[in-house]
Amino acid sequence: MTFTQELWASAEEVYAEILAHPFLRGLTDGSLPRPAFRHFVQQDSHYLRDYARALAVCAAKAPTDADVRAFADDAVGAIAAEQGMHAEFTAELGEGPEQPVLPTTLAYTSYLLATVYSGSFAEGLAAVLPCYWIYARVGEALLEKSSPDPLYARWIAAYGAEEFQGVVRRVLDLADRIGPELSDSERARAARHFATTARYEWMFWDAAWRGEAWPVPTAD
Ligand SMILES: Cc1ncc(C[n+]2csc(CCO)c2C)c(N)n1
Repeated sequence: MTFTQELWASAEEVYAEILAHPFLRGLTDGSLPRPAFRHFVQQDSHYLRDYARALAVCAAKAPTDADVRAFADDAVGAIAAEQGMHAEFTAELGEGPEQPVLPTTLAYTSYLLATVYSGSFAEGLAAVLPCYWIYARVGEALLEKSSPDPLYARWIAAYGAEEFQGVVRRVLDLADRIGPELSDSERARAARHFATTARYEWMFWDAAWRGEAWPVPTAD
C-alpha cells in the first residue's frame, strides 16, 4: 500500500459519514438553513487563518526547496481563501457581529498547530492533509449535484474546481515520495494524525449544523 492509500484507509469511514452528513445534503438540495451556512463561513474564517500558519510551519520543515515553496504558496492561498470568502459571502450573508472562535474550531486548529510544531514533517503533513484531500473529494462529489441555491452552488464550484484538484494532487505526490523513507512507527503516528483531523473535518460541519456555542459565558 502506498503512504496515501494507508492514510486514506485510516479515515475511510469518516469520509463516508461526511458525505452522509445533513449539512452537505442540505448544501446540494438547497435546504441548508442560512444560519448554519453563516456559522460555517464565520468559523472557517478563523480556521483558515490558523491553517495558513500550520502550512507555513510545514513549509519550514519541508525537505526540498520546491516543497518549501509549494507549502508557502498554499499558506498564501489559505489567507487569500479567507479574505475571498469574507468578501464574497459576508456581502450576501450580512456582516453581523464578530463571532468568537467556537470549541470545535479551537480544538481542530490547536491540534493542527501542536502537531506541525512538535511533530516531524511527515506527521505535520498527515495532519494538514485531510483539509486538502477531503475538500477535493467532497468538491468532486458535490459538483455533480451542485445546488439549486446560487450561493451554495458558488461555494461548491470553488472546491470542485480543477485548479484546486491540481493543488491536492501535488501534496499527495509529495506524501507518496516521502512515505517509503518513514519508519513503521512514524507511519503509524502519521495515520493517527490523519484520522484525527479527518474526524475534525466531520465535526466542523456538524458544529455549524448544530449551531454550536460555548456552554458557559466568559467574563467579557
Ligand atoms: C474546515 C475546513 N477544512 C478544509 C478547508 C479547505 N481548504 C482550506 S485551505 C486549503 C488548501 C490551501 O489553500 C483547503 C483545501 C476549509 N476551507 N475549511
